[in-house]
Amino acid sequence: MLELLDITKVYRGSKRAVDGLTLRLGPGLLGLLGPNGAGKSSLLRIAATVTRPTSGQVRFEGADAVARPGGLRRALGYLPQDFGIYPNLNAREFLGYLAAVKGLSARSARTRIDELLELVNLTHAAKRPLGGYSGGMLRRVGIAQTLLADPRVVIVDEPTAGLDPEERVRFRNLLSDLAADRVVLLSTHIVADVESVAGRIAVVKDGRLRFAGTPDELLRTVDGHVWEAVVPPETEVRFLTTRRIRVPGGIRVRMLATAPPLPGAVAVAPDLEDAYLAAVHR
Ligand SMILES: Nc1ncnc2c1ncn2[C@@H]1O[C@H](COP(=O)(O)OP(=O)(O)OP(=O)(O)O)[C@@H](O)[C@H]1O
Repeated sequence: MLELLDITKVYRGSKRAVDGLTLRLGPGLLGLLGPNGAGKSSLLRIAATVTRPTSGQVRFEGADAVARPGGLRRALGYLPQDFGIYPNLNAREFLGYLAAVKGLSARSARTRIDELLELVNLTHAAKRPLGGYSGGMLRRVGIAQTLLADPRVVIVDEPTAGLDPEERVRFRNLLSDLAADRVVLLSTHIVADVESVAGRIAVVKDGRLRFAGTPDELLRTVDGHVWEAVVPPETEVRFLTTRRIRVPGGIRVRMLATAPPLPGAVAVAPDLEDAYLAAVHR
């Protein structure tokens, strides 16, 4: 439905932010995971038709969305990382303004805005100016605006930044519901954000795709390669360490290695964090 084909983005005077990346998205949630600077935001801006790729194609329902972005834009709800607001407007006014820009009639906008404020748990604060909102509340306004026109494609860039743990869970559930019959593309550097909700995961680093597949397939890439051992605190571990926990008698380190990395190391079941770190550092 939405295809990103061999996308490259080179900013003026800089390296390749995105380097020959291909992703095909159908209904469901694709979690785009990568460290800071991996090129996630650049790719999402291209998918949202805000930036043109240096080369490569964006196709939506078979049509060229770089040359003719209208079809994709009408179907799209996009939450950029640097989502801006008008501090003097309250949530209802702000969403009303955006709904008018999107061409919604005043009456359907009113109903939709009520539903969305409820959905993102802001009904109680709807009449307060946005300038007085917390970061998490603003994020929720951002999420509400992506859903104004009932989009078929939802693209959200690090949407859980600034949300507290309860809001994160709520938001994960919301996206998971939306993904039942929509294309949802979510970028994050937090594995837990996509762990239970993504049908597919793509890992990017230095603008390149390191992995694409289901969470189970990602897990299987490190099957039998995760080890734990308790070592004295000053021990230098030369293997990729995915966790260090202080325990009585030293530090329990969790390591990635194809064979037992230290005497006494025991093989443990991998989790998605191990598999993600392996994909990034491979
Ligand atoms: N407008 C721009 N002009 C020049 N370089 C840019 C621009 N936007 C991004 N970059 C560079 O491109 C690379 C990828 O950045 P991008 O923001 O796409 O990564 P990211 O994975 O979203 O990282 P983060 O999570 O930190 O936002 C970085 O080296 C960044 O400095």
